[in-house]
Amino acid sequence: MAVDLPLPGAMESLDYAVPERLRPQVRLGTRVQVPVRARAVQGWVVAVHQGPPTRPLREVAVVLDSEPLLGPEELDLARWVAARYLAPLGQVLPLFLPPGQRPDRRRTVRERHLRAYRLAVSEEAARAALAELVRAPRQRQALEFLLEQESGPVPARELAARAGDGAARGLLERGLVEAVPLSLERNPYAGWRDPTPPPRLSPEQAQVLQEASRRLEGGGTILLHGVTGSGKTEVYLRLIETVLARGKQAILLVPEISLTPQAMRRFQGRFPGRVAMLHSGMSDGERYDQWWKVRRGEASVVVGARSAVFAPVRDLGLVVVDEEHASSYKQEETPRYHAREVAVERARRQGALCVLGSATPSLESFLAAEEGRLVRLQLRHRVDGRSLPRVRLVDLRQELKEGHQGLFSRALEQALASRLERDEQAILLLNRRGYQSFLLCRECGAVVECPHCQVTLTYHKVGHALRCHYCGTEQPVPERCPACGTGELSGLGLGTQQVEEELRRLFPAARVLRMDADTTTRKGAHDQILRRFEAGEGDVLVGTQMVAKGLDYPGVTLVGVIDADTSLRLPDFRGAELAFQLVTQVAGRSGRGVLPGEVVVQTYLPEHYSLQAAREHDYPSFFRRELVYRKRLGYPPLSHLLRLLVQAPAADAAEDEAGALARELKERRRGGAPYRVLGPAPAPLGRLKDLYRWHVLLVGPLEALLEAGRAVRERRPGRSCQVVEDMDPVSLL
Ligand SMILES: Nc1ncnc2c1ncn2[C@@H]1O[C@H](COP(=O)(O)OP(=O)(O)OP(=O)(O)O)[C@@H](O)[C@H]1O
Ligand SMILES: [Zn+2]
Ligand SMILES: [Zn+2]
Repeated sequence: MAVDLPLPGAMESLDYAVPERLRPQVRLGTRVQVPVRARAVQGWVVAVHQGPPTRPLREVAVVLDSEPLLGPEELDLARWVAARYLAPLGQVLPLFLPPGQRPDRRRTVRERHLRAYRLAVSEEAARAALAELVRAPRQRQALEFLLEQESGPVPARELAARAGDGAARGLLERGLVEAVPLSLERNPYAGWRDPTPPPRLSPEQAQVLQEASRRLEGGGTILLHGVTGSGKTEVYLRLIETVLARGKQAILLVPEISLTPQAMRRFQGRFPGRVAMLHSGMSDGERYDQWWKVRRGEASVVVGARSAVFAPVRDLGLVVVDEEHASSYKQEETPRYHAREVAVERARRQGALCVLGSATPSLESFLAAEEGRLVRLQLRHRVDGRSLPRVRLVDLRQELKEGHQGLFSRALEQALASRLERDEQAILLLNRRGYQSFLLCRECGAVVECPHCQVTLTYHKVGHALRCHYCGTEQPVPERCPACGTGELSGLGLGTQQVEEELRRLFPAARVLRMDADTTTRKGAHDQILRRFEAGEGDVLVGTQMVAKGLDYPGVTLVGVIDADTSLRLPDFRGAELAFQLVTQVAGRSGRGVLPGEVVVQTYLPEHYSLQAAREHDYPSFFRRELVYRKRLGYPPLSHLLRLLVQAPAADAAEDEAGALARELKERRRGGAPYRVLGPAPAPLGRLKDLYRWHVLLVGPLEALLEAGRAVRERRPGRSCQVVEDMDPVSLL
């Protein structure tokens, strides 16, 4: 039995005896209440053994479900997730349940029901009965109305409004109608349709579709590598159609931020009434209704963010992971699963096809394709013969040298001016990750790096020092840039607000829309800004990473990247990958209509291979360069990485604990375990929510890391310390 409480020793399942009277009700997947020490706790039945217990056991107190919500397949996948991500099973199981049913809470969400009536007899019998109702005109009226409603039950309220309160009761007594509960679906997108008919496939799309369809029977994994605007989504939609035609169901995962109103209209329009949506922008009640719609088999397509990979689909034929490289597929709290990996595993177990789609595949997926572990299909061209936008890298060092210190380079300013003149739209992206935490040479653009880890050193105001957040190396801030020997080092930091102000100063007539964490706090604000932009109510959209993905606005002919190198300076070995993805994806928003697009990328590092490759739209060359670097340091995707994050309310407690942990792990390594230990080091976010954070990183093969992780779990951490295990983290902050 799995119990969802972080009790020491309760990480795995606990055993209980089943009293005689509960025996028929205790089944796999039902929830029960059991005593744990002095408390009553909820848990799931994950295994049932026959025969008398071999040792004295406490008894199950109450069985909470009449029907198990989890089947054996779900339990098996949950076990896999728990093992792969070092999470307690009790915290994995809730992922498979509708929201509001977490075991530690009472059922907080309920289905909403209306009382409703429908015919209890055949249509013919009902018509015949009409004749008998001459003396009961109200009842006759009500019955006629019900006969008109071929689609089913009518809410009692509506019937009463038409035929008076007593009519339904009369019909009920005659046995002509029956009362049914009508579940009210809370679906915020119910009325949304995109009426545009499906386009004719391009020859490339048709070929990819054919290849993929052929694999629907046998299952397996496909990487669909298609440039931006190549019509990947259309391929997914056609594949889903095929799956539905065969009586099976499909799941389509999209990153949270690309669940735009535009995308949702497109899906609802293609499969009217058959789509269930699941994402975090919906209320618990809305998600609850959508979950049950899937579970009852009323929806055969699930579109959702990360957690939709666990949707209660019975006969899975296809799982699509769109923008499979997106880091939002990784959950950043326990259980720290990666939805792309779960999708591949779930499809494998259910014999379904899994399609991973992206213009900028993760190194993990691309390597798997290179090694033949999955099938790669390609879309090399944009639809309708449109060309990829021309990308220009503007060297900000040169701009500075020539006396231009503004936010916008001359090239960007001119490009903006010409768009405004021609009434075309522009998007400006400001990447704020890693904001102001590094020091940059204003002359050569270099950033100070750790000599051991090849990651950017982070600047700490306190102590005016530079620190490596992987290995812990610390050094004073140099007087001059160590790379060129002359440049001054300074922190660089900007906000979207400043970009907006600068735009207004340079182009007072321009209509500017801004989208960032500040302007999108209200529910629906994100959609609203995009809709206004789509409707042409803005000339320039200024935003953070939020504007980089998935948007499809034909009016946009210019994309400007204010600071392409922010990711390159992150204290993260994935920095170059992030920079390549960001520039390629945001560039992909330009020139999607009939007018050709242009992209201006401002950078201090124009010679960096990730930016060079993005300019040439050349993923393979980026991949080859990046892999060499990953190989040299043994980083993923060539190995795995386990992060052990130690948190404690006192700084020295966290540091000491991380030290002890690293020592033990190094000791194990001497005993033959094949991994490297990096650290201990303070985490880049050294203090969060009043907790001090240190981490130790292990790099090596998956099995060895899992074994080390399990050993860490057995270990009793120091007083008031907590150790969080994160397998293959996407962020090391
Ligand atoms: N065969 C086609 N003929 C004409 N238009 C098409 C065709 N297929 C797709 N489109 C349209 O082209 C646009 C881009 O398609 P889509 O959004 O599927 O591209 P994508 O590959 O997912 O792009 P991205 O990776 O940039 O999000 C959409 O507006 C879509 O409706
Ligand atoms: Zn320099
Ligand atoms: Zn280091």
